[in-house]
Amino acid sequence: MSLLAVENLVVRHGLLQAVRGVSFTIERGETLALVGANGAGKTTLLRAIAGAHQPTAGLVLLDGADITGVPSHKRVGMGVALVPEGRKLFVQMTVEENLLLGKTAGRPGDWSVERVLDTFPNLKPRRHAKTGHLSGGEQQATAIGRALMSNPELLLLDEVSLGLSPLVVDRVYASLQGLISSGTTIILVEQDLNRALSVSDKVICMLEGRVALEGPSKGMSRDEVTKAYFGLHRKSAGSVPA
Ligand SMILES: Nc1ncnc2c1ncn2[C@@H]1O[C@H](COP(=O)(O)OP(=O)(O)OP(=O)(O)O)[C@@H](O)[C@H]1O
Repeated sequence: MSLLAVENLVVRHGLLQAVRGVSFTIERGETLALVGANGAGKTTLLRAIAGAHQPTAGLVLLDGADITGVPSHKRVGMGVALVPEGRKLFVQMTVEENLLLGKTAGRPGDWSVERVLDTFPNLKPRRHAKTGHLSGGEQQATAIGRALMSNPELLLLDEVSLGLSPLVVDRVYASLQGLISSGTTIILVEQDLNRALSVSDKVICMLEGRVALEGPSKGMSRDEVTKAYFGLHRKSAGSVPA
């Protein structure tokens, strides 16, 4: 059985349908990359899976159980953790305090402050620093670490590289690679197509709230995804601009 199944999900912001009948599944241990232009609905979809935004129609199934109406804090306890866009840390609290907060609603498991610091060694000397004083990369590591402290089965990462230098992004992804190898199931929103394709098993390209392209990342060409990104994949090859 799939760890997560999303069926015909519709999510609105008022009158605007940001997610328009999206369906997909993800198996245990898989990494799924969600790509698409600004406003395609990636963040809204991720938030609906995390329970932070209630869909107007459709289903979210975790391990076969319908969790569509379950509030976000209860989903954390069921193993679904979101690292939101913009990190949303408590800036007056230290790295350690932010990490410990991640434990409060989570599941019992192996993640501890020490293990997070081992996973993100750049945080070690910053353990007692207020997160408001950290660099972007250290803040991102703290945000991911806080989600890991809930011992998630499914980790949802929204644009973890946003605002970070290429070098720091490499570092964050090197740490994520460890999580991926250890079998954590991950859905990540990533703007960098090359990175999205190289880190994931499966890729979904969204366009105006719908799935424009879905398939295994291996063998998927950057060109194919780029066309879906701009809505050119359904047109003839002759209509694609150079
Ligand atoms: N809080 C909100 N209120 C009203 N409309 C919103 C809100 N958040 C997002 N939207 C709209 O919903 C649509 C989908 O936005 P969403 O943020 O999910 O897209 P995205 O693919 O994640 O884009 P980005 O890469 O810019 O974050 C957009 O048209 C956006 O303007």
